[in-house]
Amino acid sequence: MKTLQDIRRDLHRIPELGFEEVKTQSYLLEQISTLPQDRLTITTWKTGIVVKIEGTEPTQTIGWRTDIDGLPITEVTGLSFESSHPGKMHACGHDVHMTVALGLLRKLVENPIKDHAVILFQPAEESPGGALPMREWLKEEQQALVPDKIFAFHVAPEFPVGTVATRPGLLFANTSELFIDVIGKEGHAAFPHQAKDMSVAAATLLLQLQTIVSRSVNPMDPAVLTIGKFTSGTVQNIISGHARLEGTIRTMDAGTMTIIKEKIEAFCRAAEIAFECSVQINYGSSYYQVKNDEILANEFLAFAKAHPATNAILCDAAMTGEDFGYFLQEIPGLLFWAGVESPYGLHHPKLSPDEAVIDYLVPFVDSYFRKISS
Ligand SMILES: CC(=O)N[C@@H](CCC[C@H](N)C(=O)O)C(=O)O
Repeated sequence: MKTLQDIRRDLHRIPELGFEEVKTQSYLLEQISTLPQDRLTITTWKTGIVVKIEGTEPTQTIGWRTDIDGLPITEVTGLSFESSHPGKMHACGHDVHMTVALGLLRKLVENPIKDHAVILFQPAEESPGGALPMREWLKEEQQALVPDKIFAFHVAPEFPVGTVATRPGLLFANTSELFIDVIGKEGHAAFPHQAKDMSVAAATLLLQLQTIVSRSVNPMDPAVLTIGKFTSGTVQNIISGHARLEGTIRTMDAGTMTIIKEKIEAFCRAAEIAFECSVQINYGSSYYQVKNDEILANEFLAFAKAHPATNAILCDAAMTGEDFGYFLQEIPGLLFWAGVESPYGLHHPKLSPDEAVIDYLVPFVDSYFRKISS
């Protein structure tokens, strides 16, 4: 049987984007097949997997969810096991998340708990979002696999291994992707009056969008609008006829998302008039906020405080998004951060989580499952 470190490294080599996790799914299935199968039910959904471990005296089903997708980032860690998929990287720690889930599965198979457990290997957390359709599929077609409580963690580069952090209630923001195409008229660089320059239109629009949070949102209400990508034109001496802005909107209050979208639309209509162009907005996918169950989160923090070699922190909410929020919308549970100390943050091409988190977290989660299993 492979070590968990080897598994993490194998998974790190094969990052795949949302709903394309074909190699990842077959690697996970292979690992799951090496375990004794008598208590297991294995079900696949798209590129995801759900494994049920039958409990010894069940009164409920306890769920653990891991995401399985990577990001469209070129890795520059220089690690011996770096990504073998050009332009793709596990830069959000999902390779570590999957390995901890497999480690927990091994523990639950070796020594079953009283309750049933389900481990959800969920595709497409980064985009376009696998949690909502997976939740709906479970409800409609796999009632026996729907957990009564559900838990997940996310790697946290800012904390050392042994730190776990969470909070009761709101933990992560509501999100919406944002894609804006600005379409004008290409032309010769020397004749700007005959063209409709979309570099200038989109640059102006980008700066105007950056006034929305500061001027239209209550300063006591956290919100973020980030444009992460700006593309325009074809070559240095041709006026660009097409520019594209790609970004994301984050709000703690769902109503604030509506205010921001209305202002985006107003600025886009204004750009159409001022720059004589057409502006098309596409909001891509949106995620529901991550709201932890108050009682479970307090109990979890008390459990963590008493756990050996653990620094339990009551942390602040963050403007991160996580489609795990869709599970928590209907099932009580929580998400927590687990330290993986790295000088580089999430989504950075040099992110290299400390693998020691795996050997720390697997027994930690296993003993938490035993504690909450009736
Ligand atoms: C934990 C984390 O980093 N999650 C992502 C989720 C992205 C959601 C969506 N693609 C968006 O960009 O709005 C994050 O960026 O927070």
